[in-house]
Amino acid sequence: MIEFINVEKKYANGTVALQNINLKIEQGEFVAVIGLSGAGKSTLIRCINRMHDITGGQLNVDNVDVGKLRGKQIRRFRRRIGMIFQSFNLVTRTTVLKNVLVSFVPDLPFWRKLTGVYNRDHKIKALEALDKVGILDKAYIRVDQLSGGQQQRVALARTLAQNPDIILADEPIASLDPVTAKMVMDDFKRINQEMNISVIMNIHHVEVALEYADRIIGIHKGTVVFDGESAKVTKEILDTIYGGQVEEATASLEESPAHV
Ligand SMILES: Nc1ncnc2c1ncn2[C@@H]1O[C@H](COP(=O)(O)OP(=O)(O)OP(=O)(O)O)[C@@H](O)[C@H]1O
Repeated sequence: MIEFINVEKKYANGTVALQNINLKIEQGEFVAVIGLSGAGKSTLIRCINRMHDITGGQLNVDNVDVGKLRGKQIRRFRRRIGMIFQSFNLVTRTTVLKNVLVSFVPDLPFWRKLTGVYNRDHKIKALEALDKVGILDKAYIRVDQLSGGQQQRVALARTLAQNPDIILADEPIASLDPVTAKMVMDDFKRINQEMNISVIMNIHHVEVALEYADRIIGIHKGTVVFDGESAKVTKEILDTIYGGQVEEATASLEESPAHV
């Protein structure tokens, strides 16, 4: 379980990005975090794996006080939390399989890291992860020959190979066209349901969030203004989350750039 207790995040320049955040997210939930640009969505997600340090309150993940972790403990803790970015973060000039194998690097002895020699077990696990997101046939193809949607699936496979309990996704479909975005969202949903991996996703596409997530957390100016089932989100609630600019938020659905 992820638990925010009165969490505050103030950046070094004085910006208070989050305040009075109190949330409990159970294992296996699919949560979408929505809100205007600058509301604090990325900050909220990135505090969970300590990409950002909180400046007040307490954040627990499975009863571990994340703020108290140091050095090696942080690295070990992060192994359980996958992270997916809008920009895929892949090494594009090498194969899909090698990109997934990278997820095993922290487990390898030093000489193996240097030589990049992975054992049979690692390869099987990597291929299984590619199979789970439907791109096993692309294993030996260079990443720069894949479409945006396929690249995001490679990123997802790399995260899965890490065997995470939680996947944090920061705008994972922002650079994909609507059809490809749907395929990637279907992957997230399947992974969430079949593997009971918690998914916490920061997303600009309101309708996609409502369709796929079980729970919506609405952030406005650094505070939670809605937290509840997707099915209970009304136009009035969206108005509160988006400060009356909900049409602009939903209009962005039609504006997704074609990428594939
Ligand atoms: N490294 C930083 N230093 C200072 N201020 C920051 C930093 N990162 C974010 N902020 C500020 O914190 C607030 C929340 O930013 P955040 O990126 O979490 O919002 P967001 O809801 O994810 O926005 P977007 O949808 O545009 O990505 C904003 O006012 C932003 O300018």
